[in-house]
Amino acid sequence: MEGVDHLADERNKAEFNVDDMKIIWAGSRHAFDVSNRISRFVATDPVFEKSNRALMTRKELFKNTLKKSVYAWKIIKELRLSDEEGIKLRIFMDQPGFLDLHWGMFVPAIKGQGTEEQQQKWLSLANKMQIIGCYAQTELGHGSNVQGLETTATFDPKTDQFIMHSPTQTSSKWWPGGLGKVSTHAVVYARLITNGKDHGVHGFIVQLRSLDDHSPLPGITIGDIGMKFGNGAYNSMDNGFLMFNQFRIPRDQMLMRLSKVTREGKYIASDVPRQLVYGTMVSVRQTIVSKASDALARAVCIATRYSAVRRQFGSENGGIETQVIDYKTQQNRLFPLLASAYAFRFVGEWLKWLYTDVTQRLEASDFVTLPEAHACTAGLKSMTTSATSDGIEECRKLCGGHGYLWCSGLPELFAVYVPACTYEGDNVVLQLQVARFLMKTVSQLGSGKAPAGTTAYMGRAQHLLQCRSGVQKAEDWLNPSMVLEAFESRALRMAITCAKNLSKFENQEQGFSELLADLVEAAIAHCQLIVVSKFIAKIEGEIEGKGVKKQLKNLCYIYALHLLHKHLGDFLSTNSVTPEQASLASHQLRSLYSQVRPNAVALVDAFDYTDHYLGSVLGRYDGNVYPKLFEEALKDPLNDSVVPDGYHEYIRPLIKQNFPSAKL
Ligand SMILES: CCCCCCCC/C=C\CCCCCCCCCCCC(=O)SCCNC(=O)CCNC(=O)[C@H](O)C(C)(C)COP(=O)(O)OP(=O)(O)OC[C@H]1O[C@@H](n2cnc3c(N)ncnc32)[C@H](O)[C@@H]1OP(=O)(O)O
Ligand SMILES: Cc1cc2nc3c(=O)[nH]c(=O)nc-3n(C[C@H](O)[C@H](O)[C@H](O)COP(=O)(O)OP(=O)(O)OC[C@H]3O[C@@H](n4cnc5c(N)ncnc54)[C@H](O)[C@@H]3O)c2cc1C
Repeated sequence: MEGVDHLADERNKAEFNVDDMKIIWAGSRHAFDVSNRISRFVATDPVFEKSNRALMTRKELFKNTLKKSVYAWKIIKELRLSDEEGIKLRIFMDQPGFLDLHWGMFVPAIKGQGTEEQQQKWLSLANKMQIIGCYAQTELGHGSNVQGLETTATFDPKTDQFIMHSPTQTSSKWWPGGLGKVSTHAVVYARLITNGKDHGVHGFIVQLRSLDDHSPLPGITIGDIGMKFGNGAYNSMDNGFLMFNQFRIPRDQMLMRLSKVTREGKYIASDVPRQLVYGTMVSVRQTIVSKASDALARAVCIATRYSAVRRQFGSENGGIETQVIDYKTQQNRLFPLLASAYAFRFVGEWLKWLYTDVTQRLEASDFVTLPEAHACTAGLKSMTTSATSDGIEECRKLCGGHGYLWCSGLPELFAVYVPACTYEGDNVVLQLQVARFLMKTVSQLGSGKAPAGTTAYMGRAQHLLQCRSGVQKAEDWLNPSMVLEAFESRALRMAITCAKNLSKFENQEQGFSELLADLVEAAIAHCQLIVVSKFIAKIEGEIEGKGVKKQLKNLCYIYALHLLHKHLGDFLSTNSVTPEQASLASHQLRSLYSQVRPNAVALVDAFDYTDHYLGSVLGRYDGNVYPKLFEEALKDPLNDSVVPDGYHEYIRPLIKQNFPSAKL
C-alpha cells in the first residue's frame, strides 16, 4: 500500500530518540544538517537518477558519469557549496568517477609534495578544474611494491628537462582512475635518474592530453583498461593505462618539496623521511576507514528493514508468520554487522583526529608519530574494508533470494565496494606493515623507550602476559576493563609469540617470510583492539539524547563479544580467556541481541539514508517491498514484449523439432 509505513510498529518499539542518534552518527549537529540537506537535494534532482544504470552500455554509463560529475561541479560553483558540502554531494551522487581521483589524490599529492611555487601554479588550475588530474602510480607489473616501479624520469641537463619513459611493457601505468579517458594531467610516480644514478621513486606532474582537443600529447599512449567486476558498478570509472616514449617535461614539474634536482642535475635529498612520498596514500587510507562505515551501514540498513518485513514459518492456525529478524540465527549474523557499522564510524572519527595531529606535527618537522600513523591508517583500512566487503555479502544472504536481485541494491554495492580491499594497498600487504611496526615495538620493550599511543598497552607487558581474565559471570562481559584486558592480552601475546618465533631465525627477513600468516593474524588482533578500545572510549564519554548511550553500549559489547566468539581460537590458545568464560560471552551476546531487537529498525533509521541513496527495493523506508518488487520486474526490458525476441528463431523450432539437420 502506497503511503503506509509498513515498519511503523517497529519504529514505535524503539527505546531511544532516533533524532538524537542521528546526530551521534553524523558526528555533530552541523554535520547532520549538511548531510541531511545535500542527500535530499540529490534525491530529488532528476540528473542524479541512478536506477537505470545497470542496463546502460559501458559507453552510456561513462557519458552519464561525465554528465553527473560536471553537473555536480556546476552546482558546487553556482550554489557556492563548501568543501564539506561538495564532498557530501559526491557521496550521495553515488557514482565513482574522475572527480574522486582529481580531488581525492591529484590535488592532495600536489599539496603534500609540491613546493609553494608549484602549489600556486598547479592548484590554481586544479581548484578551478581547468585541468583534470589523476594519480598514476601503479604499473602493469607492480602495484604493492612501490619501490619496484619501472617508469623512469631521467634528467637531461642539456635541456633542463626530465625524460619520462616506459622501458618495458610491465612498466606501463595500469589502473589509475580517471586516466583512461578524462584526465588532462597526472601525478606520475617514476624512478628519478640523474647523472646515471637511480634515486628511487618520486612524483612528477605530467600533462597527458591537449587542452584544446583532448588528444594524447606526442610520446604518450593512453587508454582504458577495460570492463571490471559487475554491471554498472565501478565501470563508471575510466581506469587507464599509460606508456611514455621519451616524453619530455620541464624540470620544475618534479614535485620538489621533499627532495630537489638543481639546474646542474644535482640531487638534493632533504632530511625528512623518504616515506613522505607515500603521504597521499596515507591520507586516502584514513578517508577509506570512514567510508567503510557508510558502505556497511547501507547494507545493514537494507538487511535490517527487509528482515523486519520478511516473514517465514511459525504460523499457528493460519495466523501471522514469524518476522525473520526474530530468528536468533538472523540476529547472530545481522546485529554484529550493525554494531560494526557503528564501531567503524567511531574509529574513523578517531583516525581523522590522529591524521590531523600527525599532519600538524609534520608541518613542524616532528616525525615521531609518523610510524604509528602509517600503521594505524594501513591496518584500519585493511581491517575495516575486509569486514565491510564480507559484511555486504552477508547482508545479501540475509535477504535470501531477493538479495540477489539487482534492485535489492546489494549486488552493485558489493561490486563497487569490494575493490577497496585492493586499492590504496592490498589488505594483506598493509597488515604486514602493521606487523613490522609491532615487531619493532616488541623489540624495543625493556629498552627504556615506553610504547605510546595505540601500543601503550605493550608497556604493561609484564601484567598482560601473566594476568588471567577475572570474568566469572555473563554480566562481567559488560565491564569495559575486563573486555579491554582480554583483547589486550590476546594482541600482546600473539605479537610476542611472533617475535619469539622470529628470533629463532638467523636471518630476520627470512624469518618474517616464513611467519607471514601468523604476523597478519597478530596485526589483525592489534587492529581489532584499537577498534574495540575506541568504541569503549566513545561510550565512556559524554553522550546526549534519550536512551542513546544505552543503545551504543549494547552495540559496543556486541561488537567486542562477537569478535571474541569469531576469533575464539586466538583467545583460547593465548589463554586470554578460558572455555567457560567464552561460553559466558556467548550467553551475554544472546542477551544483548534481545535488547537490540526492538531497536534494530530505529538504529538503522539513524543513518538517515534516503531511498535514493540506498537504491534498494528491500531497504525502502516504508517497507512496502512486494508491490515494488513487481514494479521493478515489469520495468525489465525482457518484459517489453510478451513473446521474446528469438522466439521464432530458436524456441519455436525447438518445440516443433523442425530445425535444419546438423552436419558433423
Ligand atoms: C569540492 C569537492 C567536489 C567533489 C569532491 C569529490 C571528493 C572525493 C573525495 C574524497 C574521495 C577519497 C576516497 C577516494 C576513493 C578511492 C578511490 C580509489 C583510489 C585508489 C587509488 C590507489 O590505489 S593509488 C595506489 C595505491 N598503492 C598502494 O597503496 C601501494 C601499497 N604499497 C605501499 O604503500 C608500499 O610499497 C609499502 C608500504 C607496502 C612498502 O613500502 P617500502 O618498500 O618503501 O617500505 P618498506 O616495507 O621497506 O618499509 C620501510 C619503512 O617505511 C615505513 N613506511 C612504509 N610506508 C610508509 C608510509 N606510508 N608512511 C610512513 N612510513 C612508511 C615502513 O613502516 C618501514 O618502517 P621501518 O621503521 O623502517 O620498519
Ligand atoms: C578499482 C581500482 C582502482 C585503482 N585505482 C588506482 C589509482 O587511481 N592509481 C593507482 O596508482 N593505482 C590504482 N589501483 C591499483 C591498486 O593500488 C593496486 O592494485 C594495489 O595497490 C594492489 O597492488 P597489485 O595489484 O600489484 O597487487 P599484488 O601485489 O600483485 O597482489 C597480488 C597478491 O599477492 C599478495 N602479495 C603481494 N605482495 C605480498 C607480500 N609482500 N607478502 C605477501 N603477499 C603479498 C597480495 O596479498 C595479493 O593476494 C587501483 C586498483 C583497483 C582495483
